Amino acid sequence: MGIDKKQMALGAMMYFPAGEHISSWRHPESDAAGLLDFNYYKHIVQTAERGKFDMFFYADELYVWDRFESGIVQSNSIRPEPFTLLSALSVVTEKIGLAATVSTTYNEPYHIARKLATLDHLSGGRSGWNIVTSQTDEEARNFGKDKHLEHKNRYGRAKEFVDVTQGLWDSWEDDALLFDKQSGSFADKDKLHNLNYQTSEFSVRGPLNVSRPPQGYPVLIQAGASEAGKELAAASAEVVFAPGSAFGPFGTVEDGVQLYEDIKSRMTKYGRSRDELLILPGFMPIIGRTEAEAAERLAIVEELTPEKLGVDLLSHYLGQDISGYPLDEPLPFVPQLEGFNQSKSNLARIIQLLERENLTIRQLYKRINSRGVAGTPAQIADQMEEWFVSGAADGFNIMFPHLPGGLDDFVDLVVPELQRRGLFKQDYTGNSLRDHFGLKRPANRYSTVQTS
Ligand SMILES: Cc1cc2nc3c(=O)[nH]c(=O)nc-3n(C[C@H](O)[C@H](O)[C@H](O)COP(=O)(O)O)c2cc1C
Repeated sequence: MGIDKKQMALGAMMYFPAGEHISSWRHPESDAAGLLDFNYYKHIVQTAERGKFDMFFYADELYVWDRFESGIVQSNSIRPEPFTLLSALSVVTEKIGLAATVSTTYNEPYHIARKLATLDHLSGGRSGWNIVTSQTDEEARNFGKDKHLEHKNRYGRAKEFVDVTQGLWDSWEDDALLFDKQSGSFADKDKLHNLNYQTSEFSVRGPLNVSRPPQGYPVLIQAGASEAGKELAAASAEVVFAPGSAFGPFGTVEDGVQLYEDIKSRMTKYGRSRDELLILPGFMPIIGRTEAEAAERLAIVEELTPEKLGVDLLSHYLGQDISGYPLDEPLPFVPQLEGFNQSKSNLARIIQLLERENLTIRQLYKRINSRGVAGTPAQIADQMEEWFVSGAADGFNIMFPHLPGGLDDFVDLVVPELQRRGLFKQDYTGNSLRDHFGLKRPANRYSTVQTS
């Protein structure tokens, strides 16, 4: 059930429940009061399925953003718990993949292996896991720590976390369960395995008390573009959310090709081939039926964020309060990646932007906040096509300036245009998320040993 390589993969992303933009909830068409109403999410995921999206992706963070003092509590302060939400959504959908972010820093592998395996069973093989290491000290303080784990340590833990989880998913060989009422044999004991994982980071005996997920392993996703993040992606991930349009209308195609090649070329040393990993840059289209309407819609989105919040957002990404500096002058310091312990990918993008353009603080926060690409459906499709055929993307993780309307527009206006060009499928051809992405089902490590 391979994907047609001429067709792109598409994920529908919900970073904040109201949309990608920090102020999405203020958009005239957003349903801000719906954020804790199941029907809100049901409408969104069913719309994505109507548009034949391969996957609905729900991001997650483990804190309320209150470090800076704009005094404005944003809608990102409210986010339902991912497993509960995706399990409920699996009941009202049939085909679309259901993926969420789960932190490897503030969880234990046994819990997560079990929850993801359960979601994979309940959804008929449609689950995916965005492996993140989390980003801030605020998160650490919700889990008995004062400071966020050091960058290299959290990626070391992430790698081991994935190894342990995969080991637990292999606990039961695929044909281990017998359900033989006659003989009283529930399972073949020889096909049930303890993991006995023991390092200074984790001590996990196993086996897992959920049988092997229908997909073998849920689809593994990674989104950090730091050096350590790229290594983790090359070693373990099957989908990478590349920070395509983070901080600037989509970056350049050359940036995209460079990152694509960088990540794929690292795979060889882990014994993996390039087609075992899909790279999906983030892309936030702001769609109008005409160019004028698209420009108007972009202006609405740009106006949603008050100045103080915009500056706070920049402080957040820089990891320090810059509210005291004059807005119409450049930053009085050069941000440094060395020793920075939040998201290195985000900071690297800011540094790159400042090297290319001499932006004032005001211009910089506006650029960070307004990363949508405005256009007609044909113009949006043109950009996606260019990235896709240039080798910068295997597809896209589509972000929406506001929900649910931004998704409705994409499904009604852009999807038909992509289909007309033969760039996107007319319908699902398989049932699991692996089928949709053309990814192989991994063999169970124990079965492989026995059959080889
Ligand atoms: C499309 C996309 C989605 C992301 N989703 C999340 C998320 O849900 N939760 C999170 O903590 N970080 C998320 N991130 C951030 C990264 O996964 C990563 O944790 C962060 O960039 C820090 O890692 P780094 O220092 O390796 O860049 C996302 C990044 C991208 C580009």
